[in-house]
Amino acid sequence: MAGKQVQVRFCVPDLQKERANCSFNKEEITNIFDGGEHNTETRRKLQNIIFSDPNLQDPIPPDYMSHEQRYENELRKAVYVMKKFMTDPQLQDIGGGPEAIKWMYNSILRHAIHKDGNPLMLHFGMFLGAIMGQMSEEQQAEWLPKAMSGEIIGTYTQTELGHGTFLRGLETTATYDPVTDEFIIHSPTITATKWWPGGLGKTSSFAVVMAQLHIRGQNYGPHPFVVQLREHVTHASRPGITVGEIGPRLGLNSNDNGFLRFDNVRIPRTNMVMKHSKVLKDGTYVKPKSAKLSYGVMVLTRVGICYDVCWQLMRATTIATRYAAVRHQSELEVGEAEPQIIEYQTQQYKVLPMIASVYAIWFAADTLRHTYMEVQKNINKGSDLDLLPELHASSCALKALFSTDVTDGISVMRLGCGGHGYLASSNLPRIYTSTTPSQTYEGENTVLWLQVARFLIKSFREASKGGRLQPSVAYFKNHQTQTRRITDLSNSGLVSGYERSVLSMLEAVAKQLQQYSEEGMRYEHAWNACSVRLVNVAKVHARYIVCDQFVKALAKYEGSSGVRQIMDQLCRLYMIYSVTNDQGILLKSGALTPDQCNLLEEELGELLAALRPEAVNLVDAFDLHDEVLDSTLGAWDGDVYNRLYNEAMKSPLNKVDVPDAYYKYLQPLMKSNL
Ligand SMILES: CCCCCCCC/C=C\CCCCCCCCCCCCCC(=O)SCCNC(=O)CCNC(=O)[C@H](O)C(C)(C)COP(=O)(O)OP(=O)(O)OC[C@H]1O[C@@H](n2cnc3c(N)ncnc32)[C@H](O)[C@@H]1OP(=O)(O)O
Ligand SMILES: Cc1cc2nc3c(=O)[nH]c(=O)nc-3n(C[C@H](O)[C@H](O)[C@H](O)COP(=O)(O)OP(=O)(O)OC[C@H]3O[C@@H](n4cnc5c(N)ncnc54)[C@H](O)[C@@H]3O)c2cc1C
Repeated sequence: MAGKQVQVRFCVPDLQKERANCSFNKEEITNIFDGGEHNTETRRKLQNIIFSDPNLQDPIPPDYMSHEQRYENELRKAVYVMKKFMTDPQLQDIGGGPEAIKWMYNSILRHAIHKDGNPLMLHFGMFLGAIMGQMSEEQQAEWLPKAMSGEIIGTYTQTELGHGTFLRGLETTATYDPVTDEFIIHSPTITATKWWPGGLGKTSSFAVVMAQLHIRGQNYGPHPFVVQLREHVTHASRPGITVGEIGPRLGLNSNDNGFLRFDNVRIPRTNMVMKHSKVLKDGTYVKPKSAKLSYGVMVLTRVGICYDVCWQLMRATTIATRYAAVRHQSELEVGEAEPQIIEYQTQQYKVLPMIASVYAIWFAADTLRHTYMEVQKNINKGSDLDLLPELHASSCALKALFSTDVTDGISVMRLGCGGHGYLASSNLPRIYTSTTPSQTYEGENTVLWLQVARFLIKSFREASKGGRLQPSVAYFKNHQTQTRRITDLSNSGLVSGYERSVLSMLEAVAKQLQQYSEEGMRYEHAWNACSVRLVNVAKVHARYIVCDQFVKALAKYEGSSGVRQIMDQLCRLYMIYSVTNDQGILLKSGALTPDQCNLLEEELGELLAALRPEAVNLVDAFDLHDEVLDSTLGAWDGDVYNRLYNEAMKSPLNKVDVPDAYYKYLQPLMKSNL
């Protein structure tokens, strides 16, 4: 390789062996997840700059910091990165590239620098998202430069003590006063207290506040308003504002999630966020094209969460797979050397389907992102909003499916690392606690499934009338007259099996809804009485979308045959893993027979064996820097035992041989027993 320096990196012999024979071009896969070769190069340059900067190191492991120290340490790094990004010429040159770079940059910061939450996360995610997506052009001109420069820091405050899911039940009011041309923002009850928003407790000086819009005694429903919470320079909370932090959580404890109350706080009328709805000076309300457009920031964040959890799964699978290749335990044959635990089929069944899931999630998230962008383009052009229900249903479905799959997957990865997976230094506990809240925030998953079901039932009825169908349910048309049984077990056959099962489930639940209605039950109660079945069908439809898009993404893939082949195997594994997990459903709907299920289970075993030698190379291809993994078990070199030992040495309890607590408590007890 003339002119190119090949860097030789140390890794343990087990990993050397795994890496010696790779059947595909790893770099090509890395490029898929970065969105192209150029992006990979840029990400690596960014990583080199960020990870070699001493200002971004933690003075001690955050696990040994107090609550206040963690917050301060994270805020210090977040502000440093923000300034560095704006001023460092090196970063200016690299940054601002294609979208994918911003995504990767997000992931570097979110996963490597801000290990347990970032007080500026909501500023960059939802506050800026609200400015860019929900404000008129004049408003953007006023607010965007201030927010981008850090002159103001904001968050998104919607959830209240009393209501998170049911937005129409929010109690905070924004009452228009035409005399002063102002809104009065007020929390009338304790349950109206805003509760949860990230960065609200101590960091944000402004917030987008969702409040019920009242004009001349009429309630126009929840709308967003920008409210100043803290004074410039002193940062003291402003008159009429009570704000603070809500206390320790399961995870993400460096982010100051907060509470907020308003006592008749006046803001200018022009602080209403007015891209879609407006209030004129005389109090006239100008309706938006759709009342749901004010929920747009949530939709955007749901798309973001699909990618976010995918990165979390990449991290967890990398850690568990490398560990499975260096860990030796038990015997396959009596008296033989202990094998790598990845030789056990059950261990392969833990890691390989999760590696395949990373691809499945990525391709489906990408399609969702494109739908989002198309809808956004239409909104900006002022054209129709035909695709809005599709976007809402798909973003709810995929956010709910992926946040659940990934949370469960991370848990399996932790179990796959045995006891060491329970250690903080494996990083699996923190990856888990950073991921599991995604099942709750941005729409609690059960509630989102019910939104998907609502869309499915409507579409099912539309299909039976021969009406127009949105793209994700276009398949409803095909199956009105088809039998349920599939005859071929190819990928497209299995996708069709899912389609048929969804339709069979919908048919049954629609019948039950109808029957309850005929018996005199009100529709809402009939809906509630069928809601377990409704959630189930929504889940199967979501799985159908993901399988279908995995197959379609591969059909379009134009890379090398080696990568194509490995991705085909991963796609097949994902399909069979999904179908065998859902076999009760597919059998019940008549899409599959028991014999077909047996054939698929046999093929599953063969696929695990075929993919086993590629496992380490597959996770290497995610190209996650050791700083991003932050794990004793998952580092590139596989030097697990030295790393575990060295991390244990950092425990403050190990600073002295005998701790003070011994003299205070144990010694008196032990002496008295002498
Ligand atoms: C350019 C590239 C784009 C890429 C995108 C990337 C963006 C990156 C952005 C951010 C980066 C983030 C990176 C990820 C980081 C992850 C960390 C995140 C940090 C944590 C953030 C957490 C923040 C929060 O939690 S904020 C609070 C969120 N709260 C909720 O989600 C509340 C959930 N509740 C609801 O959504 C609703 O209340 C509801 C939908 C459950 C019910 O609403 P409703 O009562 O008003 O409605 P109905 O049930 O009566 O239905 C009426 C009708 O409306 C339709 N509908 C409802 N919602 C929508 C919608 N959003 N859009 C369109 N249509 C909607 C519904 O389907 C019904 O329709 P019908 O036709 O059937 O009548
Ligand atoms: C880490 C974290 C960060 C957050 N950040 C923010 C933020 O920045 N800004 C913000 O505004 N909010 C934020 N939230 C709040 C979050 O959006 C809400 O917690 C979430 O929307 C769920 O609402 P809830 O807590 O009221 O749950 P609830 O709605 O009370 O849910 C409780 C249970 O009731 C069930 N339930 C509720 N309604 C229905 C229904 N219609 N049908 C069937 N079952 C139902 C749910 O399924 C669930 O099992 C955050 C939350 C967390 C955990």
